[in-house]
Amino acid sequence: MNLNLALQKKFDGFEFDVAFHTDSKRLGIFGRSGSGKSTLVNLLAGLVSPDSGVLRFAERVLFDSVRRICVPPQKRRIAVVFQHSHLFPHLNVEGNLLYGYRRIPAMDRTIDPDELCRVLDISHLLKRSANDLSGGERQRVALARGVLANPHLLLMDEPLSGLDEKLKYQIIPYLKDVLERYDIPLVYVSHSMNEMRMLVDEVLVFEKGNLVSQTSPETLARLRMKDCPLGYLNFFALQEPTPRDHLWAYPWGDNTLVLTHNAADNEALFTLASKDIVLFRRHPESISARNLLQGTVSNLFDLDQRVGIELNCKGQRLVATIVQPAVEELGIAPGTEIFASIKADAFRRVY
Ligand SMILES: Nc1ncnc2c1ncn2[C@@H]1O[C@H](COP(=O)(O)OP(=O)(O)OP(=O)(O)O)[C@@H](O)[C@H]1O
Repeated sequence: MNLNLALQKKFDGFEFDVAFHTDSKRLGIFGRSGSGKSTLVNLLAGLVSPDSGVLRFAERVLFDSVRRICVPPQKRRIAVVFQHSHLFPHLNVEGNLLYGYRRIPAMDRTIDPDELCRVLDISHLLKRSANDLSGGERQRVALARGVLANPHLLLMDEPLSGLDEKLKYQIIPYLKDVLERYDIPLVYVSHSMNEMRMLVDEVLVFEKGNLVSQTSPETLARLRMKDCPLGYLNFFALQEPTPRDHLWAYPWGDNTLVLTHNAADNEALFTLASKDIVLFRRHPESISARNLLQGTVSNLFDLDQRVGIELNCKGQRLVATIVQPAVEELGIAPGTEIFASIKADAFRRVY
């Protein structure tokens, strides 16, 4: 997205001082409460004025304290979707969508509202009052409203955190479709590691108003495995299952995974906790688990009392966690051939 930022802003008791450059199409902002994530969003959107610094997006200077440049929010072509989207309560969904759309210059109205509504699956809601929407529908309408303005950048500040798990993950595929179809770069603020891994290709980690790390979501997930009781979550995007002994077999690269879930409709995303994988040094004779994958250990990483074991299963990556004594007993080291057993019901469908 070619974003260059070096900005300072002081509030009473809080100092924001951040500098970075990114070319990522989808950038995540991660950090504890009060670390400055929303401040960054507000500075990017022009809703808060920096005390000093420079902000350049796609070669365009949006702010430069020395040159006294400060492009107002409405001229930045940056859309924001917040956690609590304020739709106009007196208008129906269509009225909400078209309110902003009609106010942008005709030459910028390049996104077809009907097509967008189909992508976001809100066409059937157009005549519905904005007050009669579920949380997930409301956020999809808010997203559509932002996208209809044909923004050069979409900012999303905790857009899913008010929703229950099911709704939350229902929205993610829609969001991904929209970003890809209309080629819109994204800055995405969230506390959720899973959302980061599903949505962004680079993450900035904030602490007390400062940038402390600029890394990939995968690296961040590994660093934070220690704090997570489930360990690391393996993600599997699977489709086209075939029935097998009352279960469902999915291709996973050159491997096959057998699951209890039938996701015949579309590509589905499943997670598997690293602690739910059992490792064997030799081929076990008979086991109840429906999956036995053969792999080679590519990496080991320390997690206090546990060890993360990264396996290469015919080109696919799988991370298991076991305790240190098991590593020694099994003689696990990089290059060790290993068998990983997984129960068919250990996979959880995300969407
Ligand atoms: N307009 C403001 N006036 C005074 N202080 C502010 C203002 N905006 C933010 N702050 C302070 O700046 C700090 C960072 O706030 P910010 O909202 O950016 O954090 P955050 O990382 O988004 O937190 P959360 O995850 O809880 O939303 C907080 O201490 C907040 O109280």
